[in-house]
Amino acid sequence: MKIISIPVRESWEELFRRPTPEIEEIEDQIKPIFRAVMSSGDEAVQKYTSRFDGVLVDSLLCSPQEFKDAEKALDPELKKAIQNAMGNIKRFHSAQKTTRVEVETAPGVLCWQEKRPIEKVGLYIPGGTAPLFSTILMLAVPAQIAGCREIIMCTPPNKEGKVHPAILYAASLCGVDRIYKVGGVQAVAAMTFGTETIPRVYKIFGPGNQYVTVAKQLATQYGVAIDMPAGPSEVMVVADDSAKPSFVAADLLSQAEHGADSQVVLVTTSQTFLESVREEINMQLAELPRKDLAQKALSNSKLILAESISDALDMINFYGPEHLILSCEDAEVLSEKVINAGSVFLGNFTPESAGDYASGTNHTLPTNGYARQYSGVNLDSFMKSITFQRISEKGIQQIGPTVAIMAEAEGLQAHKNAVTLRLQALLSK
Ligand SMILES: NC(=O)c1ccc[n+]([C@@H]2O[C@H](COP(=O)([O-])OP(=O)(O)OC[C@H]3O[C@@H](n4cnc5c(N)ncnc54)[C@H](O)[C@@H]3O)[C@@H](O)[C@H]2O)c1
Ligand SMILES: N[C@H](CO)Cc1c[nH]c[nH+]1
Ligand SMILES: [Zn+2]
Repeated sequence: MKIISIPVRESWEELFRRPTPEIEEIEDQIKPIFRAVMSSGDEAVQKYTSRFDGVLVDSLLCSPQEFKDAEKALDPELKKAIQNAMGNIKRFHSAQKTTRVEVETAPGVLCWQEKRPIEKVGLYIPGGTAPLFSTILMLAVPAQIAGCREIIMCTPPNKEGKVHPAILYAASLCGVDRIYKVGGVQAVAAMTFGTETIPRVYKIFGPGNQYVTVAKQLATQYGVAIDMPAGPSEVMVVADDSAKPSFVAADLLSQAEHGADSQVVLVTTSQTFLESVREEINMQLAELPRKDLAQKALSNSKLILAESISDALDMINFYGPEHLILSCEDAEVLSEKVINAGSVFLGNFTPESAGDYASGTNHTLPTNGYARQYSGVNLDSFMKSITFQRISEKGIQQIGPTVAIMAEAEGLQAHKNAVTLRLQALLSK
């Protein structure tokens, strides 16, 4: 991990560059997959599954028997943990329901807004390097609360052409029974165009590696909406001497172990603390089963000594981390000034892992600086707002002249007529 001491602002652009390749580079690799799935459907899906996942599956759709087997195979303790996590996620996302907004903007002019679920949604569950069954809870729970009518799921098959039992169990717990054994770009393309087996959806959700993330962005060119670019995981920790080096090192490693293209950053105002975290990282890293992946991620990562906490805050808002941990005095005060971050964790006993699994917040979050303009997944991600209005006779007399004058000024006579004809009708009553 590189140590950077008091970096000057002119160097921040370079300092906080993510390790992801240029989007055009990946697009060139994935466009042929999109074209093939668009024209050859399931056949292309199978071909790319064989190429990238090294397996041919008998049936793309998981069978009821596979769900039953998973239910039997899964450790009861894990089942209980999944249920507990689901309860908290349900509680937090149910509380996000908003009531209808209704305003009489002028006498007789009533406007209101109501939400409706997106009817068909596709959930992507990553499975390349680990079967992320926790992501099912993060996506299927709010989709169910929102009332989405058709919820399908895609996830890469393992080397035996199977889906991990915890994925099947979590899905059935959330009421999702259509899981397709397909991952990566081919899964995103299949949900974009539809194939003989996999239905086309209106919006695709879920995190994934850089191929999945760019594929989702490409899907938007074909009329499909996406939640946001949720690519390789990141965490920024801002800590002072009140933090515990071993906790901070574990938090940094927790996101580094996701994959070689993850990025983790520590910003601290204390040189001694920085050194202690570095030592802890080396100690804890040696014990990790995924140390190779974590080590690669650490080579993209930084330990930064900041001149002041105010500089650290500027770094947060410049970088826009997916996850931000504030392990410092006055974390609450600092958090109020955070503008760009996906999800914020305050205090020494709030590990980011808690949000990944079970505290209740959503772990599907914007990466690569997209926290500047996107929110993480929440209940609203599965809904659309529709506005309504009813204008009374009194109301049209109130706003009619305003509309007529503006329409005339835009040179749109028919717009003006739609109002003036009604005003005349009222006058001749
Ligand atoms: N931002 C978030 O909210 C969030 C949440 C969870 C996980 N993540 C991230 O999700 C990612 C999961 O990645 P993963 O790889 O384990 O699983 P994945 O399911 O995203 O990707 C695996 C698929 O990638 C495809 N693939 C592999 N090499 C390819 C190539 N050269 N060309 C085209 N396609 C290729 C394969 O089809 C494979 O099925 C990690 O980077 C993790 O950090 C992000
Ligand atoms: N940290 C990931 C989001 O970037 C989510 C996750 C799933 N499992 C463990 N972690
Ligand atoms: Zn994680």
